[in-house]
Amino acid sequence: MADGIVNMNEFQVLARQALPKMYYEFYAGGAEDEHTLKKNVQEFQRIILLPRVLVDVSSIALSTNILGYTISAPIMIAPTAMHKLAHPEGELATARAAAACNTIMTLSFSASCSVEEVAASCDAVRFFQLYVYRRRDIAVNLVQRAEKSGYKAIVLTADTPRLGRREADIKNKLIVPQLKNLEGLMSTEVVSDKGSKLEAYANETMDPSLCWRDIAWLKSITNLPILIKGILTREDAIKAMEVGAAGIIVSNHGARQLDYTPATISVLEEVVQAVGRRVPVLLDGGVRRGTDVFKALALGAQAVLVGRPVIYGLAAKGEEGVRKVMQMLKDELELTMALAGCPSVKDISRSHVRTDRDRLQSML
Ligand SMILES: Cc1cc2nc3c(=O)[nH]c(=O)nc-3n(C[C@H](O)[C@H](O)[C@H](O)COP(=O)(O)O)c2cc1C
Ligand SMILES: CCCCCCC(=O)C(=O)O
Repeated sequence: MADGIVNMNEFQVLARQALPKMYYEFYAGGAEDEHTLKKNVQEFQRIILLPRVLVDVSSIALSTNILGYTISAPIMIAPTAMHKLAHPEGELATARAAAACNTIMTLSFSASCSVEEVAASCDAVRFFQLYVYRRRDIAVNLVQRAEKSGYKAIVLTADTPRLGRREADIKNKLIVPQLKNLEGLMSTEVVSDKGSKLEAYANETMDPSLCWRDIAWLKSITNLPILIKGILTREDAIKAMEVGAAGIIVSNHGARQLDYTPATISVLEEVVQAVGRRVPVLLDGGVRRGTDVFKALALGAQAVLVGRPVIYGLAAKGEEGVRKVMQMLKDELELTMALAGCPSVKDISRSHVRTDRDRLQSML
């Protein structure tokens, strides 16, 4: 690569150099001991690939279809808050990169650009991620604005009745700029000078009573399909289908909420089996390599989403950095598929990977 960057991890180093400590640690950090943060990456590394040889791989097809939208590869952009802390162009740069890469961008509720600004800036397929506040009128307002602005799905984040305890943010007294989507609806200014202002703000506003029954309410205010993000168990996957979710995102919020939850890749198969192909299952958390994408697909995910890699690309080089991060993951996936004997994403199967559970079962 022209600028000498050869993998995603090198973007993290550049991001660290580019950003003030408070912002870098907000983006990179996880909850409490950061046990799950490490596990999200390490559990991918424990999965072994089982390639097939003498397969015609002269042409590799990466494209796939998510909820009826064809994208160039099964790698989407996860919702992450406040991109203007990483780069002055914020989510507008990210959205342009998503369009250039022909992938789906999920815009965060807590973005630093509004749903309308992002919609006007590019023609990428966009999903809108929703937090539900005690003030339900805010959800109604945002969902309706997203629908009107051409977003194609609502991603309801279900793992945040309160904010996880992120100790770096507490020490740094993390600030909260005015969240653009809430301008004119609610001030996001926090007066307290103790600890993380984001934590204080989130805990004042999030509705901790949100529960499965409320999905009926959410469906009553939108015609868009609803994906539920933050599922980690078979039980919750079944409940999500019972309430009519159009898709499930296996996620532990990038290990920023409850520490000691499982690495997402380690529970993916359980969720996929419970869902039984009725709705798409997506995964995020710790995806840093094309081989990780391949492993997630082999265990039944229809696509993955990436959070921090996009922010690191954005912080390092703006729109170009996000494009490069996405392109590197695609190139790595393409090479992995060629070397594993899979000419298309449909050819990636369970028999192309060996997990710890497989090893244990083979010993019984
Ligand atoms: C800095 C940061 C901000 C995030 N903001 C949001 C958010 O606003 N809404 C949300 O649902 N998830 C949010 N997430 C979680 C991501 O959507 C995603 O689950 C996670 O980043 C995936 O893990 P990865 O960063 O290892 O790829 C955030 C994650 C990070 C790192
Ligand atoms: C709506 C205020 C809370 C934003 C939390 C952003 C987030 O999900 C994360 O930092 O993680």
